[in-house]
Amino acid sequence: MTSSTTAPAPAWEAPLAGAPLDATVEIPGSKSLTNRLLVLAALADAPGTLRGALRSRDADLMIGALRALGAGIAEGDQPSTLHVTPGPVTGDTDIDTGLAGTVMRFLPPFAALADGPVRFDGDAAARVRPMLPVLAALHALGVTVHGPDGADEGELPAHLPFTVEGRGHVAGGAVDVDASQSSQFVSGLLLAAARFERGLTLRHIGATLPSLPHIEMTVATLRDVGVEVDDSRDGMWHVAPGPIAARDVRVEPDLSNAAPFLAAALVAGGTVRVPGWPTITTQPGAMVPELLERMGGTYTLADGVLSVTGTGAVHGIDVDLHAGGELAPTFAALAALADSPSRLRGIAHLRGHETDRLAALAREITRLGGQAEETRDGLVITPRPLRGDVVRTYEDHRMATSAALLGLRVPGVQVENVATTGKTLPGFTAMWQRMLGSDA
Ligand SMILES: O=C(O)C1=C[C@@H](OP(=O)(O)O)[C@@H](O)[C@H](O)C1
Ligand SMILES: C=C(OP(=O)(O)O)C(=O)O
Repeated sequence: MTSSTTAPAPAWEAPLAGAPLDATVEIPGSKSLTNRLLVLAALADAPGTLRGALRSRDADLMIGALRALGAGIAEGDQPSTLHVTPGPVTGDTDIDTGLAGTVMRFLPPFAALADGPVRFDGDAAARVRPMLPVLAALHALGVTVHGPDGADEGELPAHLPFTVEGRGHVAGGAVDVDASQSSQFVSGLLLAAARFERGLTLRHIGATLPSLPHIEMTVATLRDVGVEVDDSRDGMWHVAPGPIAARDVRVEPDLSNAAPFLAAALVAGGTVRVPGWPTITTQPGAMVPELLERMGGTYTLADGVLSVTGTGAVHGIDVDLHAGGELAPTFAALAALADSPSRLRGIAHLRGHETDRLAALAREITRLGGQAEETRDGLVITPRPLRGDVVRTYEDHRMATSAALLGLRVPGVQVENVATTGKTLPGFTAMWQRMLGSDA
């Protein structure tokens, strides 16, 4: 830990939209795909390459962690090209997870394959994110996991920091996991499971399961590298043991990061285009065009370019976002600018995201004069005239991008710590200004 007397950077003044938009926005690679493909490349049986990979805090934390665990990762002719050389999984190392759910949840099962202890820690805000289900699953599979002192035998850590005692091999077998707080518990276990001696049969035992597309993404990326996965029964997955093939693969753009830009077309009017939009994808951002259409926009997909057009009119929506909870901050901002009330449902698990997003969204929309109330599993947002103020972002990249969306229409919105967008989208403010036709 370092102490610093540096003054915080001044809040970023979110630009107002002066005119209808006419912009094409190139969106960098998907965080979720980049970090899965890096993990699988590091476990593969030969060197492989990612092209169009995301370079952001979360991706770079994954790169650093995989290097610490023995993989060679080198940049190619550009930073988004990454050559990955797998190696024996090495322990006696420290992993900085930052605030990245994909790092803190995907790597403990990987670390169980290491030849020594792997110590995990992250940001202060990461130390409250739920971890127990994935650690309990490892424990049930015979892996030793303990808190930082190693003292509390018998009591598994529920949060960072913790240590996974790698023994070089994991027997595997069957395990029950309550993934109602995060799909990442399932994905992390499945990603490493082909390297377990008996593979893995994982059964979800919770009442709800968020982010199913992200689990389907895990299954699809595993099958793409030759791993046999049976997902024919709801809430159950079987990964057969076997080799992981090396690939040369292009990463799709991050459709969830495209969401605030596309939503801007509804708020400001005009058209925003995103090239490289996949026709088939497991990314939950695939639902963005239809949701924007329900809120008053129109869209077309031609030659891989998604175009969203709006008039400035935004209608309220009643939507269950459990499959794509990471989209909620964008839709909450749209809802606050709409001409009728909205209800966002199915997203109780957002309380364990970068921050308690339900509380944060309700608080910040209210700060601007809006009306937003938390429900058991979401938000009810009733549009009111908004006024400018400093919007707090709570280390949450998507709080920052949703505040930018509000600022397109509300004069005087200032975004505290906008640099937090670097978690998945460094350069966000410049991209946003360019979308508005200004380089400032
Ligand atoms: O596996 C992934 O890449 C992700 C899964 C989701 O997590 P939760 O299931 O915890 O919402 C999503 O919100 C997160 O941004 C990325
Ligand atoms: C929930 C998110 O991130 P993480 O991968 O850290 O869980 C997100 O990006 O919206």
